[in-house]
Amino acid sequence: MSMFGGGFGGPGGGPGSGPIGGLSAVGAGRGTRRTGDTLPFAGVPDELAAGVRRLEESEPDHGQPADRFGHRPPGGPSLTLLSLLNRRRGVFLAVCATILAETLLLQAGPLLVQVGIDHGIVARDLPVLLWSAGAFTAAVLAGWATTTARMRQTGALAADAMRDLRVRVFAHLQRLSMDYYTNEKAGVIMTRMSSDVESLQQLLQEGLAQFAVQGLTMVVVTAVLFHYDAGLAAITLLLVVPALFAASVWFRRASDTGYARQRDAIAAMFTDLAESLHGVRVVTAYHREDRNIAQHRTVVGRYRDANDFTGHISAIYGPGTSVIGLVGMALLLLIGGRMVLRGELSIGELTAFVLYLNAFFAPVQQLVQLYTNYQQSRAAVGKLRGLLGQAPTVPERADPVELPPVTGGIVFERVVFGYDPARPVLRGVDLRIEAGETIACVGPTGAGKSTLAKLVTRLHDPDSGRVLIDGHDLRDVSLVSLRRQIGVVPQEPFMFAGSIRDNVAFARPAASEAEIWAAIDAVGLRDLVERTDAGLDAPLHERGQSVSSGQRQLLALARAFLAQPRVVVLDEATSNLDLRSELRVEQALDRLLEGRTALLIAHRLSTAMRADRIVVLDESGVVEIGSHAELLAAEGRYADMFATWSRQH
Ligand SMILES: Nc1ncnc2c1ncn2[C@@H]1O[C@H](COP(=O)(O)OP(=O)(O)OP(=O)(O)O)[C@@H](O)[C@H]1O
Repeated sequence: MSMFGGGFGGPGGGPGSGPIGGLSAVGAGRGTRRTGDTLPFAGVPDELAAGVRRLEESEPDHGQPADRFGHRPPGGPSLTLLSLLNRRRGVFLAVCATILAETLLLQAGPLLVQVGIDHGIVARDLPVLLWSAGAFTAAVLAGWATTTARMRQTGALAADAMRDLRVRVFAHLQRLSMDYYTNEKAGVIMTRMSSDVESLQQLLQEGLAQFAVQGLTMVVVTAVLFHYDAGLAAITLLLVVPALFAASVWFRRASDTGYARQRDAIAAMFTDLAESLHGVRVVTAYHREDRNIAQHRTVVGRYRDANDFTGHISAIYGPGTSVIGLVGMALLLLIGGRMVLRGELSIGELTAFVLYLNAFFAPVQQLVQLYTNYQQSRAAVGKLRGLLGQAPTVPERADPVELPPVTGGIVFERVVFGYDPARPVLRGVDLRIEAGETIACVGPTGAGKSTLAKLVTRLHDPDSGRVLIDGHDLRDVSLVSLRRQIGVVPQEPFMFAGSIRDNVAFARPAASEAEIWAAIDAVGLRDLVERTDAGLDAPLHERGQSVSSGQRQLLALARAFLAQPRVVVLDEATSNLDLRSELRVEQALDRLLEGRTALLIAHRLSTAMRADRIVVLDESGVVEIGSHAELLAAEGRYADMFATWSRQH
């Protein structure tokens, strides 16, 4: 329970900025810029301690993060409904006991009515009547108290289980490799985390407990009916149970179909929504609004049809079972009434029979509805289990080598790779990048340049051949020790909703104020940061939309600069920058690459020219390699590209 630890994206201090960092960041937000020379934290003064304690106590308890994130999926039982409950066995057993008490208390009513009528009213015994009325009231109140206690227990149980499940799924999503995200739609993943998890939450919170209460009620009611009069009980059950059973079987089948349709429709709706949100700029630019709305109307229409269908079958089933129950009650009145007239049954017992019959029906209706929830949850658990069971395609070895600080020599050894192994993009690439060397990779679009960069950070593994860093096969080293030493500037830099500080210090949250400013200065963005009152705490909106694409590139460079990596992999943006920004990026690059090994995927030959060596890649692999001067002298592919480029500039 930490009250100050401002997480990423928060309005105040950066991640890990600690107590005072968080507090002074709030101050900075009001205009008092931080200097980096803050006083050492001397603890909370005594006179403020009580207030701090009170504040901390009022913080919601979200549990401690279980353990550190690991790239290897943790072992343990696979996800089942039972495994979700089993982790809190104590609470689970307490809930079971409460459910038993709740059911007995709820079903005490008709029994007490019978006692009141037969032994109080008919026998004209006022104390018994008062006693049974009092006991009825006490049973109702006690029933209310146990139901409240049980609901609180199951609520907390479900909330805890769902929090753990959500975190577990989220951690696994972070563990999965890039191909998962290429193949799976974001909308479908959202559905897993929203409606699938919610149906489970519903089941754990109320569903299972209701299932138990209703099931138990049916058992108790049947036992009491047989206790009163076995013959009448048998007739009553024979009259209503077969009809009820047939109706329930029909409803179950129909609702299985209905809810499967509903689930698919929800996933389709999320997928369409996510795509439209991500592509909102393109949609607006190409006037696709009308067609998009039409498409969304179709998708939402399917969801509506599915809802309509489930509503329709519920409308038949719900009132239908009530009719069966009420007809059963009328028959019971007739048969039981005749028994009363013949003196075989007391009037109180007949009343209890009628009341219990009612109590028998409500559970059946509930159980069928709950069965639907149970089916949904089982499907959700199956899907979530499938997701959690997906192994990363770029796995970490069981005993990975901790990569020591590298000098940065990178070797591609007969590397073959294709996103679809049947259609290789890289067909036997051999390349040696010396430590401290800057290599630029140029070639036609789609040749596999970015793919080469992705292999260095081990976003994918080669289908055959090896990628080595300082002689270590990337497959042997721990992913953390590898990625910590590689700075990546992707083609389309991603900024998170949060402050400039958070975004620049992304790879090194503990970086000091002075270090962040040094990185900002290295890319020449001081004027951008100083333009706002909030300084480093100025917000960048989602995906960095509030800054220009050139500024995003510079911020991404600052982020890499601050990470102080040994190796830099830079996938140059294809978008054209204005001359001033281009110059800034080039100057920033010079500083970033100083003394580091670098692989530049160059889209501008002006960038390529600055490299120590240039690699020309095409569909057949590496076709030329050498310095700018050497390749010009060779008069090959690079010389042709350069001649074309020079004519345009
Ligand atoms: N995630 C992916 N799944 C499937 N195929 C992909 C994926 N990413 C890239 N490709 C394909 O692999 C090939 C190489 O892509 P890559 O991005 O490496 O090209 P590039 O040389 O960097 O191109 P550009 O200069 O346009 O950036 C292309 O044909 C592309 O269609």
